[in-house]
Amino acid sequence: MHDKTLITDIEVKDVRFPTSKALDGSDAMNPDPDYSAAYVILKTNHPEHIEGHGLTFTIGRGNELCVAAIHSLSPLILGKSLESFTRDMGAFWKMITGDSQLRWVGPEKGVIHLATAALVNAVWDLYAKVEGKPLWKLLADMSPEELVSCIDFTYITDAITPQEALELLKANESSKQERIDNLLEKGYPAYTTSAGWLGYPDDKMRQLCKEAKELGFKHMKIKVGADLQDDIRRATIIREEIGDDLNLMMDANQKWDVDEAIKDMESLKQFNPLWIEEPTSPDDILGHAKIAKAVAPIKVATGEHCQNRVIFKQLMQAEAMGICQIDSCRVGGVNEILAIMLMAAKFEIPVCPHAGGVGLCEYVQHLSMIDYIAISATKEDRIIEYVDHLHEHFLDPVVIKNGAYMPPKMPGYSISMKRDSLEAYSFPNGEMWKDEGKN
Ligand SMILES: C[C@H](O)[C@@H](O)[C@@H](O)[C@H](O)C(=O)O
Ligand SMILES: [Mg+2]
Repeated sequence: MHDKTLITDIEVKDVRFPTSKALDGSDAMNPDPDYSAAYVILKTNHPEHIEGHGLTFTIGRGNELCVAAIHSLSPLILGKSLESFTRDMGAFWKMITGDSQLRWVGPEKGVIHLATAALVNAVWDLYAKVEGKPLWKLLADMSPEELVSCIDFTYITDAITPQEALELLKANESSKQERIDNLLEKGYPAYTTSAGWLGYPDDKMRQLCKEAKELGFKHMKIKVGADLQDDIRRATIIREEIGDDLNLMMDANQKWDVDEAIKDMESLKQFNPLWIEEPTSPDDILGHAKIAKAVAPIKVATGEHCQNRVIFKQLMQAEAMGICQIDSCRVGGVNEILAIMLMAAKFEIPVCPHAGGVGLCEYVQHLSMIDYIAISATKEDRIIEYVDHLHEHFLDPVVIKNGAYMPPKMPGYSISMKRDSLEAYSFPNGEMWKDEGKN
């Protein structure tokens, strides 16, 4: 038995995929994203050469800032043992977000928090691999007390106390196995964004809608917000393809001012969208509340750019968020996500993770699964985003069956990329970039 897994080295890579060439991932605010990852490998002295992998997602330029921030945080982890962290995961998270000098360039937001997520997620990946379990199972096997001890409740006790969190988890404890069995059999429902990227021509959109329907998806999301007449035209096409029975969601990617969002949604409500996502600035809590009131019963969805648990808390308290879109690496990794999902359960707000990026589908499936097993204990009105890009670069890519994510089986957080891909897409000197001159 190996009792001390020392983190002996930390490798950081700038990995970028040229998705902007085909306008994959394009939206009203981000017309030319190159899906990218600031990627971390924690090397260890484990006899089986187990490594912890983690990434944070960006859309190209600026990925180097996350890489630099990961280097700045690395001394907090290097040379320490995994067990010194897993003994008290809450204390570990407080330590990594609490370095006073680095905290100044946050706190708990922006580049430093994206970098925190990459490292924190890499530690969780390592933990799960050493335990020989997929992350969702590692979390599912924790007692309510152990799960609560992973969370830093600082700044959120006015919304949920550790005691309340414990009671909530305890209420679900005895029925956990039923939900695990249900997941193994049926998976967790997914929706697809892959047909609705803003830059796709109409015929491609129609074709992708047909394919998505055949694959069993019941929900599709389109991008809106650049031009109202164009939004109406594209929504008409999608409704022609998917009919009235399937669900449609809309994503404005922060394009509108508050009153503009309300006005444009007056015209778009004829398409019966389930939700409008990121209608305005992710920081505008009162603006979201005003929009939510005006567009009801259409829900307001947000979270992919929500910087930390404090903003999530306020969005929930202000009734500004109808759908909680956690992002696995925008906030500080698994620990903070657990805090947000517990608040969402208390406020009875469905968690529907954001996954439009590289690696995000691989990550968030674990989070929705633990939400279902231990936290909200329901799949009702909940659905995980799916985008059909870049899965071939992962060692344990997502498996979708009948429009549902099937639980990962391999140990870890499913985020390890293939070595060849890491090398080929390294920016700017990997094989796929070196001829481009620059991004
Ligand atoms: C630039 C990206 O593809 C975004 O458009 C994407 O993350 C999106 O907001 C989503 O909800 O998937
Ligand atoms: Mg979005």
